[in-house]
Amino acid sequence: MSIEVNNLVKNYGEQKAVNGISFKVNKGEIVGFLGPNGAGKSTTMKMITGYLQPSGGEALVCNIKVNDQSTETKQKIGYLPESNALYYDMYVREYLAFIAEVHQIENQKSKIEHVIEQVGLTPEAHKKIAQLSKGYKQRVGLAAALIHDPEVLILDEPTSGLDPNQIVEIRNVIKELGKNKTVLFSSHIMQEVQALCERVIIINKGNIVADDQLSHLVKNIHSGSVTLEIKEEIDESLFNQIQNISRVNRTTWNFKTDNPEQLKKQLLQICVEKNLNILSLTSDTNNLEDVFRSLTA
Ligand SMILES: Nc1ncnc2c1ncn2[C@@H]1O[C@H](COP(=O)(O)OP(=O)(O)OP(=O)(O)O)[C@@H](O)[C@H]1O
Repeated sequence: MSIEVNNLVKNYGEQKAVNGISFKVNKGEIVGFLGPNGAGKSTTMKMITGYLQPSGGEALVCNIKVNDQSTETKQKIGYLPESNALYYDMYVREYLAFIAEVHQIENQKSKIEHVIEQVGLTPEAHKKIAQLSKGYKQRVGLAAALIHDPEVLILDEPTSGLDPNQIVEIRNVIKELGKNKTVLFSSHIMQEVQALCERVIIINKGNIVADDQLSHLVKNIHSGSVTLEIKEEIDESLFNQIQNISRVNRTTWNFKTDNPEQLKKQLLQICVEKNLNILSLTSDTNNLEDVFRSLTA
């Protein structure tokens, strides 16, 4: 198991920022860690990377307990914190050499060139960090997280604050990295998770509210409801083949369904067969944001 979190708790004074959460990430998975602002994403990631001591529970990386043997787990983890703190006065290669030295890496020169290439930093690699755009600063952060060739990458909102082009490019870099590494990345954008991974863990107010394959959540996305308004007052038994019906008023009916379009056809057929006058027949389909909102409201 690449990442294992067991009943992890973090209290800041009276506030429970992380409320006893558990999840696992398998080797080679890219998993999105999703939640609204203040949900506890960064706090959880800091505990997994050993930068913050849990108030309870434990985190394991590559089957090693993080809080007991932080140095050992730090070799296994590449971490891009939310506030990607860089030394702005340093040149890109100078900074990466400094990070490589911290990790006591051998063959530093070739490793630095390799990560520069890996994150698409080559055209800007001759500059001082202060001169780089936000997207390229983020690439420096990614390169620094990668230089010791960790098995696990923990990326805290890696595309936050970037323009749409840079977002797509950084996502592509992450996708590429995910081919050889386990990646846990945080975001508060459902579409971001959809673009990058198959599995999503959603956290809200310190609790996990979903841990599922995206395809299962997407199934819910296509569900929704159909509303039928007819002139005549009829009995519910007319719809006896259909489930999840609620009567809105005397002549209006609402149906929850996995397939609104199919149900509309079925209702149309019933109404035609029974000579009923349809005043309106409308459907609402949930979208990704609805699913996220329903889980985190
Ligand atoms: N050092 C701290 N001291 C006190 N409270 C903190 C501290 N760090 C975080 N918190 C609180 O813990 C809760 C979780 O914060 P955290 O930063 O983990 O959320 P997040 O999901 O990463 O949010 P965002 O998407 O805004 O970055 C928040 O209510 C936050 O105010």
